[in-house]
Amino acid sequence: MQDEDSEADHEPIAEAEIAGVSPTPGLDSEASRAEFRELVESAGAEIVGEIAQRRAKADPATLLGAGKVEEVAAAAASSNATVILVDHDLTPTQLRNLEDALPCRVVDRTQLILDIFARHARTREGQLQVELAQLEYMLPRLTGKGSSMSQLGGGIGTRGPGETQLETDRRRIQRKVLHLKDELESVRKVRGQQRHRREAVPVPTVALVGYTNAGKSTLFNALTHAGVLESSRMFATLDPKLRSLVLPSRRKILLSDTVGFIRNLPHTLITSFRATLEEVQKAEVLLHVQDCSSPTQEEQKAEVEKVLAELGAENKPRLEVLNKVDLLPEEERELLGPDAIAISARTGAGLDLLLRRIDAALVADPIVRRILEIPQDEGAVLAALDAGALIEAREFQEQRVRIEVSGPASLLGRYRRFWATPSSEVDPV
Ligand SMILES: Nc1nc2c(ncn2[C@@H]2O[C@H](COP(=O)(O)OP(=O)(O)OP(=O)(O)O)[C@@H](O)[C@H]2O)c(=O)[nH]1
Ligand SMILES: [Mg+2]
Repeated sequence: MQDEDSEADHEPIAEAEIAGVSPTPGLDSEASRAEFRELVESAGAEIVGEIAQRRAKADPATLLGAGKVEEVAAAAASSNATVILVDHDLTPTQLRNLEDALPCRVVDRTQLILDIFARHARTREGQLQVELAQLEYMLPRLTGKGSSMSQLGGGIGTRGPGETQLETDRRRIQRKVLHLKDELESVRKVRGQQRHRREAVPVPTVALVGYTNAGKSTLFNALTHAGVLESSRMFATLDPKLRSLVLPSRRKILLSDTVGFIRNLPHTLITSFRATLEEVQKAEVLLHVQDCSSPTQEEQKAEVEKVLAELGAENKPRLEVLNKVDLLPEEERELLGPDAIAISARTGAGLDLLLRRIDAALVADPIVRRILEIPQDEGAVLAALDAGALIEAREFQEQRVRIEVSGPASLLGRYRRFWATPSSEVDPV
């Protein structure tokens, strides 16, 4: 476990109010509200009250019904709430109308998620992406009240600028958007070059995907000893992390830890998290990490599958990894069946099986062992083999290095010209 308070540099929001509306179909309202509470807490807010509404149809002007808006206004006033969080997306008009009718700032689901993302982005690219998504989200929603781009807690209750000021703001933001896009482009160019260098050495990548909080980072750390942030807060991970890892067959792979998914993930964010998506799209195998102790495991699974389909990654080889089995009672654990990859990233249970299953999922490129004789001046070849295979013995001769290597057939095949043994003697591992 990592330090959960490492975000302490951000001001917590003193008081907040939730107005929940009709639950997502397929998810019961209690589960849906529990998840929203987690999101709110992940944003650092304290909940002082909750109001739910079930309506056949959303009011186009205010989302909530008129009576409900009054009820929220009264509750917010009596509890001194500083912000009202709505578990739904609001159109620009709805946001404006609600802010007019309510005594404090109103924040919808997308904006809340954007705020959490803003707190957690660590790389330059991640920060630029979130800022861009925030500005683009905000632009059509600029109103007088507290619509600063600052954090959730900023500008609360402050009366905003007048119309002229708004126009100036709008233009300023548009310029900023262009500027951010430029900057992102150059950051991405650098990352593209890095990726290119990485791809010159064919090490297969395996990407962790899954719902937020499923335990991807905990598993990543357990497998690679990387020490990335694990946290009970949602969306603790935003920027993709890559680490190499050696499987039981001695094949080296790169494991990537990425952003978690959530139902109704704002679309602006799906497209803006390009670095993450690229990891998923380029991966050879996906590990779908699921929290099997969660009462909403099935819904979460369906949501992840939906996002994978949107990324065009639904047909990639995928291992279903059932995490947090330590939280399941024995009899439920048995129900998972003998073929399930049931693990606990926390206790380490099942990780050996998982590694073997990853190995087996990479059959397209089996591991073989060979002897190669490489001229000493072919440093690049030696480096490529060192990075992508295991050099088990190394013997320096006059002008050459004689090495015994076990590695993916594709990699060794590229250096056929240095093979010291005829191919019929290939010794599969
Ligand atoms: N009991 C138990 N808890 C776990 C296990 N794996 C992860 N957790 C806990 O679940 C919470 C979320 O873990 P993370 O690894 O940060 O989850 P994540 O999937 O990376 O989440 P995001 O980065 O937010 O998408 C943390 O509090 C972990 O300690 C497990 O096997 N058993
Ligand atoms: Mg994580």
